[in-house]
Amino acid sequence: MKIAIIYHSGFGHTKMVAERIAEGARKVVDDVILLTSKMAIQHPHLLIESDTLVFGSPTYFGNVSAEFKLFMESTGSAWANQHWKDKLAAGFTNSSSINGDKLNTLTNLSIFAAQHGMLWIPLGIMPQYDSAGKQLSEPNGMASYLGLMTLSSNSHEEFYDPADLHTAELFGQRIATLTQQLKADSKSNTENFTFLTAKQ
Ligand SMILES: Cc1cc2nc3c(=O)[nH]c(=O)nc-3n(C[C@H](O)[C@H](O)[C@H](O)COP(=O)(O)O)c2cc1C
Repeated sequence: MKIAIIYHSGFGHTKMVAERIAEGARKVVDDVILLTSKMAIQHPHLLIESDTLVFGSPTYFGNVSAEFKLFMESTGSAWANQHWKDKLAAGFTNSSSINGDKLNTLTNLSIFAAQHGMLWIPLGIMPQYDSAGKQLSEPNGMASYLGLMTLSSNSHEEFYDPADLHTAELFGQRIATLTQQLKADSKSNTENFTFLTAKQ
């Protein structure tokens, strides 16, 4: 079972998020690899070998960064051959404005996964509220649903709310748990099919 996290990070923040997602995923699955988008272009077989691909880009001008887009557009052959079909996919983005049009980046990542025939894992972590109805900062303080959003400083290597990194870890754990479940289900489906065909 293998999970690949592919990211670009101009100033290091998205990389920190990628590392925390990996930390969470490794609680469930041993083989979790981190690849910059440049490395992913150079080693496409690592993506074909993986069961789950997690895509991460900073939000630059309301979209994925140019460097991440370069990776996306390098995957024409994987798309034409449907190499990633029915793999699991998930996405995350970091930026320095509370909103900053992060949703558009996640939307683009999910469309990218859909064009590859992949199955998209949404964040799946409910935002929490205190007894007065005020939203708490953890988990999912950004109240995102399609994927993980984090909020970092623009210039310093820090997050306005370090709890975002805990949410990243939870997301990694969820992605790995679902990867494990899907693999177990496909194994038992294959076994059932073999049993049925053997009986005929
Ligand atoms: C070219 C450029 C465009 C940016 N556009 C946005 C934006 O649309 N929304 C936003 O919230 N932040 C924007 N930012 C700020 C970045 O999201 C922020 O610097 C973030 O920390 C980048 O993550 P990274 O350290 O992984 O590169 C932009 C930064 C750059 C360099």
